[in-house]
Formats: sequence, C-alpha cells, structure tokens
Amino acid sequence: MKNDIMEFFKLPLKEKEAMKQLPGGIQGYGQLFVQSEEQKLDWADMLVLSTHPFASRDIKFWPTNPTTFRDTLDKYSVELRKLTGCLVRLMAKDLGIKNPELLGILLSEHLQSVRINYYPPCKHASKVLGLSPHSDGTGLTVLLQANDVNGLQIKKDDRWFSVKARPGAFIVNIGDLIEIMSNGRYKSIEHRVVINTDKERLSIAAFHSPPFEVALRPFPELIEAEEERYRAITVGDFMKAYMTDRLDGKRLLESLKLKK
Ligand SMILES: O=C(O)CCC(=O)C(=O)O
Ligand SMILES: [Fe+2]
Repeated sequence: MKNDIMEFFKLPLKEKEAMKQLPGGIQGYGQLFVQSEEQKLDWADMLVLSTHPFASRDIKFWPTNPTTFRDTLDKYSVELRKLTGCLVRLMAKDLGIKNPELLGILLSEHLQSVRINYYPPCKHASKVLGLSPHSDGTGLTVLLQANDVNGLQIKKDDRWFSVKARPGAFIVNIGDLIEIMSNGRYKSIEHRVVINTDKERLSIAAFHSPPFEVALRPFPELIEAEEERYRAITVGDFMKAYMTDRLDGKRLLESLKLKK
C-alpha cells in the first residue's frame, strides 16, 4: 500500500487529475472542507475513496497507475475491517455492552472509506498546516504514517504533542461517533498535521462508521447508571454537518452535548 500511494502522488498533476473530485462530491483527488475562495487551504493533496460496502465504491476514482493500486487497496481495506472488528469487540467488552444488537450497530455492514494524504514540504512550514485541527467524524480511524515521517500532533490538556512515526505501526483514533455511543467514556481525539521544511509526508487514514440510517445515541446499557450526555442524531445527519463545514476542532460534537 505504501509503495502504491507513493507512486500515485509522484505522477504528473495531469494524470492525478484524471481522478479529480467532481463538484458536490467527496470521493477523488483534491481537497476537502473548502468553503470559500478566501479560505487558506491546508498544505496537502488527498485522494478520498469509499471502500465498503462494495456498492459505495466509485471505481472511476481508483487509480490504475500504479497498476497494483486497486488490488492493493482492496486487500488493505479488507484487513483493516477485520482489525477494526477486533478493536470494536474489545471496546464493547470494556464498556460492558453485551446486547448483540448494539454490538451489531458497531460491527454490521459499516461504512469504510480511506483518505490518502500527501503533504509536500514547505520552506515556510510554520506558516501552514497540513491538516487543520479536528476530531474525526467517524467511529474508529486506523491511521498509517506511510513514509515514517513525523507530522501528526494530538491535543491533550490544551497542548499539542507530536506522535512519533514508527515503521509499520497503526495509530487508532477514536472518532466522534464512538464518543457519542460510549456516552463520553471514550473521547474522540483532536489532532492536526504540521509540515516539514524538507521532507514530504504521506499517510493513509481509514475511517469506519455505522451505516447512515443508524440513530446515534449513547448505548442504553450505559445510561441506566449515568445521565445521557449527547443528543441523538443519525449517522447520515452527523456526516452531512461534518462534511459541509470547515474543520474546527471538536465544535460539531460540542454542539451535541446536552450539558455544556
Ligand atoms: O496525516 C495524518 O497523520 C492524519 C490524517 C488525518 O487526521 C485524517 O485524514 O483525518
Ligand atoms: Fe483526522
């Protein structure tokens, strides 16, 4: 996967633009969260692809150069779904959720998409951000810092900490949807990407979420003993709100809290 994405981003712009996003769409090569002509853009190119369910795949956006790309992504996404399934089972156990139906919400035909990020170096690195501060609007994200270059930072106690890139290691980020479902026991993590002056950086984020029609709310088993902390919203409505706004920390999730 690493080699295939490196080769893809090395292609001339014209070739990459064959996979260009279409107006109003999310999948494809380009940028996301662009709301205005005046907005300062993040210092990155990205390729966004839906990988699961099969019907959500828009194959015209899947590169054919390198020739192995499609097959590699197919295999990579299947393996990451298995990994996510294991993690979710462990989390459900940790939360004490036994109801198989609830577990099914997390595990059933969930949505999976990947965002492949390419951050070019920048001489004025301190003046740009690779990716603005945000928490992921998903359930669980499995992230690979693909060429082992640092850049990811997480926010803790109002300070930014760098996450060291370790060869072959995945980073698992809790997304906003799991924060809601766990009634805040698991917190989504705010993160951003900073740019290097001399090194390019590549990453692959794989996002996993329940299907659009699922009404997200804290699991009933959890709120028997504690108060409900989040307003219910469907996955589809959450994602729509997330994708049509700019990235801004955990603002959207905060707006769903019942007590501020
Ligand atoms: O490039 C990274 O390390 C982070 C990417 C990320 O946060 C995202 O795609 O949501
Ligand atoms: Fe992210």
